[in-house]
Amino acid sequence: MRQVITAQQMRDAEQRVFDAEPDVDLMGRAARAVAKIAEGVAPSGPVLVAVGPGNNGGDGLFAAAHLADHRPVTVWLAMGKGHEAGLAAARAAGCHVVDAVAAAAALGDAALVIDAVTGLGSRPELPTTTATFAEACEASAVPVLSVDLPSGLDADSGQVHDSFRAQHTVTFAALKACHVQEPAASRCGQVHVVDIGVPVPQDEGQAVRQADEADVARWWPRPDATSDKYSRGVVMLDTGSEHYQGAALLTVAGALNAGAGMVRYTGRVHSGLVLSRFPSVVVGEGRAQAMVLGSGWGDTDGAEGRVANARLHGLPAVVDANALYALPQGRLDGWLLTPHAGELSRMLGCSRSHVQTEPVSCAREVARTTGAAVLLKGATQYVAEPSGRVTIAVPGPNWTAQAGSGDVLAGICGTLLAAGLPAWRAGVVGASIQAMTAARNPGPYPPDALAARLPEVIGSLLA
Ligand SMILES: NC(=O)C1=CN([C@@H]2O[C@H](COP(=O)(O)OP(=O)(O)OC[C@H]3O[C@@H](n4cnc5c(N)ncnc54)[C@H](OP(=O)(O)O)[C@@H]3O)[C@@H](O)[C@H]2O)[C@@H](O)CC1
Ligand SMILES: Nc1ncnc2c1ncn2[C@@H]1O[C@H](COP(=O)(O)OP(=O)(O)O)[C@@H](O)[C@H]1O
Ligand SMILES: [K+]
Repeated sequence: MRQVITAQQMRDAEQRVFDAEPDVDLMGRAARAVAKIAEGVAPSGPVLVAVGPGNNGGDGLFAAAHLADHRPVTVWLAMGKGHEAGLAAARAAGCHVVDAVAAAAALGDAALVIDAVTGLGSRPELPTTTATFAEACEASAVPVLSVDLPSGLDADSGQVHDSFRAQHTVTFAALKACHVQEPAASRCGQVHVVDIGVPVPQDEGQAVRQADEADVARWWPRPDATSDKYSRGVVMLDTGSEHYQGAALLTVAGALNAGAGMVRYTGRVHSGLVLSRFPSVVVGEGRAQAMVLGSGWGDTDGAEGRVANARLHGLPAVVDANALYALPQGRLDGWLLTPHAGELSRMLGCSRSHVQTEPVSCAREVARTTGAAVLLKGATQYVAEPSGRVTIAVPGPNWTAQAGSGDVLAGICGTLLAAGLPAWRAGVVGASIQAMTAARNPGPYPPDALAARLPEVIGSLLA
């Protein structure tokens, strides 16, 4: 699990270090890390460093000084000025300081661009010369290494503005939102988090973290010698409708391929259809540990009653699609809601674009008011708990953006709930395993084909 902190948390943490040790050279440590990673990305050839007026530029200038020790380094002061001591060090080391026209020309020969224009202090709308240079870098084949974040992005947001597109980003102490939240995350390339001796703040209640594959392996429920089909977890699916029969099959595919002890089907799709594809399914209600509701219901009647029925069973439920609009009164402790941005915006009565701009606070709001965990689906998948803690799932390729992926995911999460995982963890692990399966099977696999690949991915993960 990796912590995601805000620019303000980083500045506060840095201040605490300075308070305790006024002479500490954090910029020196940051610059050495940048230079080291630059050597790894492009071991030889000229380096072009675009430098801004603040401390991000300072990191870039001291890194330039290190690199100029043994290779040609050109420095462009993108906003006409740069960190004083850093600029002196760069000049003393032999860096060639140039204007915008010469910088654009130097791009043609560069083995690497270091983007040190803006970092934590970055605000949207780069000056035109810098935006034009960033575009030229993107159009060229020259790799870009961004210091802290691709200049032009906002550290605390996943939104994209005019900015550099990096192949590598070096950041300090901990990840920031722009490194993990799409669409900004895609502009960061590979993110290297470097320890520069600034302890990361631990803010458990309101923390944002990102899960990794090791977390998924640790949390995945494994059967043992004492297991039977009931103890592994029975999941009851009320999914699909006459209009959306496939949703029944897709939720069953997700649940079975994630390793349910038993899948019961209680939805309105003809049982013969389900059994012809999945003969191990048991039709009708019975003993179960979790339910899945809503996938493929469409706007069929009786949604409130069907969700209330789950409440009567006293079972935790995965609530998807139209069932999200039929939630019963009262706290839904132990339940997992799985909206995409459009569904979450309808639940909140706000616009979809608001959810896309503020995904973390929107997911938190619904978790707080319902008592359920909320898995907000999309290119980045957020799981918010009623406490305010948010965990981002392991990311995957965008091929899973297709009809039916959400149905498979609801089934996977149902199996995990039935196996006894707390709702938030079922959401994180379910979303992560689907992304990991897509990553290990690149290409446009339809959701049922990807669901069929879950067992081999789970098997290799736990081997
Ligand atoms: N804090 C730490 O722990 C550590 C921090 N370190 C480093 O310091 C960096 C933060 O430095 P920072 O605070 O000086 O801000 P920085 O990102 O250089 O930008 C500020 C300048 O850019 C300007 N500017 C911004 N956007 C603009 C735009 N769109 N268009 C035009 N101008 C724009 C802005 O102008 P203003 O908004 O004031 O008008 C201001 O002049 C951090 O990312 C890391 O690299 C490490 O050395 C060690 C540990
Ligand atoms: N840009 C994206 N990249 C990767 N996966 C995505 C992206 N957008 C959506 N998804 C995935 O697609 C699914 C969307 O769910 P949903 O819209 O409910 O689908 P459906 O209802 O058709 O099954 C989720 O599983 C989510 O993980
Ligand atoms: K930068």
